[in-house]
Amino acid sequence: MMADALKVALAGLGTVGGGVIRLLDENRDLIARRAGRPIEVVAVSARDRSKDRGLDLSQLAWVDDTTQLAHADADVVVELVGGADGPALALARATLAAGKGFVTANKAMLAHHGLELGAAAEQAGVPLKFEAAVAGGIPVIKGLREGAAANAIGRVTGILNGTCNFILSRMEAESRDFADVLAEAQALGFAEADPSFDIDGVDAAHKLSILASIAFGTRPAFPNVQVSGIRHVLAADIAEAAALGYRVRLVGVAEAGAGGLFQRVHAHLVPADHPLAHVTGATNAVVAEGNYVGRLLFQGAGAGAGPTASAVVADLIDIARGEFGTAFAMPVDALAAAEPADSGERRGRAYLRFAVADRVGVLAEIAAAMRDAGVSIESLIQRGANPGGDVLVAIVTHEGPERCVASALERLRGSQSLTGEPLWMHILG
Ligand SMILES: NC(=O)c1ccc[n+]([C@@H]2O[C@H](COP(=O)([O-])OP(=O)(O)OC[C@H]3O[C@@H](n4cnc5c(N)ncnc54)[C@H](O)[C@@H]3O)[C@@H](O)[C@H]2O)c1
Ligand SMILES: N[C@@H](CCO)C(=O)O
Ligand code: NA
Repeated sequence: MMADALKVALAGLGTVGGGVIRLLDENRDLIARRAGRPIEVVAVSARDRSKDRGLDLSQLAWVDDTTQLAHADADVVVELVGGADGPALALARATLAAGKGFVTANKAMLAHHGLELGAAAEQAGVPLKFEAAVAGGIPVIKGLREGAAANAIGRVTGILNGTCNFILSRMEAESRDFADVLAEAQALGFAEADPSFDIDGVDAAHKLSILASIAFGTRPAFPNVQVSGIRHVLAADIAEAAALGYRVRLVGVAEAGAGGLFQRVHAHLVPADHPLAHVTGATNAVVAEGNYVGRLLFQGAGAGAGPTASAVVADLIDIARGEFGTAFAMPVDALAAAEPADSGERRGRAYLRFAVADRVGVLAEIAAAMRDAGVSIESLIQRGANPGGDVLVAIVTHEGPERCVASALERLRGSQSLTGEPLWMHILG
């Protein structure tokens, strides 16, 4: 005879919440067999009760005050509302305090409050699970936390934001500029409630800080992630990168070293033969380098109703089976406090793009700034006047310390020759 159902209270009935209800309904029998017992949503909460979502909620208890879901007659609460604080955090705290398990896709909340919530879950002896929060449907938390648990991880790199990757791929395929493609990406339901979180790299940084904690056994340290996004990438940059044998991708990099933990989200030039170069559309991918397993590549849908629901329900199945451990792959007390590594001493190659006035001496001025800062130029391309009347100069540097590139850009700050902010993209090594 099958055991009693795992009873679930669900907050948020948007893209992901609706997907969870549909998945649990469609795959009900298979899930019950795999989990050893049925998984049933018994209560829900969202902002607007009367909204038609195409879901049959008639058998479910409706709770107006989302925080009160913590006290519904359920074993586990699933939070799919979003937001680092507000009702999501209040619900997380109330649920764990009530001694119930908590499943969430909310990377913003975990990046800011994951340690507190992890400690609360441990104290209560209940699960806190968040596979959907990082790289959507890809089982990368499970992969690193369980499959790669024996390894010291040296570096994790990943495409962690579907919206940005969709935009960059479209810009690449259709030679369109950023602003043209943005609205299309937003219409697909991947974008965060505040889309600047996607475009400016914040969402990817939330995810990277969670991933780094799992990979390196360190406390999540979102404030230590260096973050920039894709707002200033032009179709022309993508074309120059392609001519040089690279694709432009928003990449998160976390690396453990003697100087501490380095974490960055930044638009990178990725060599065309690197696995991340082949990731297009809203797909995500993570490359992790373990000292025994070698290079692991996780790839799949990083966003969207179906894939994200798949990850949420996988967490519920683990809970139904009684298979759950600590939230961050080790007890919160065992997580180390990683100092942020100084990026100035990191060595690498850079792509620098300048919009300049079309007049005598401009190239010499840029070259002099590079020379004086100790930056060695590998190649330089100048393209004729664009429709705005200025000229684009793209430079690829030889490998060198990042502080030299920063110093070169500082020397050019305020120059009358530049008609816009320079763009600096790192070249993934
Ligand atoms: N959409 C994706 O592809 C995706 C992928 C991974 C993770 N996530 C995360 O999943 C969560 C939900 O995302 P989504 O895309 O489904 O969002 P959504 O905007 O489609 O849905 C949010 C739901 O929460 C409800 N809600 C909003 N504010 C509320 C409040 N103050 N009180 C009660 N209910 C409230 C809304 O009514 C809605 O039902 C977010 O944390 C998001 O970052 C989304
Ligand atoms: N806004 C996120 C959703 C998935 O976390 C993205 O575009 O990747
Ligand atoms: Na995932």
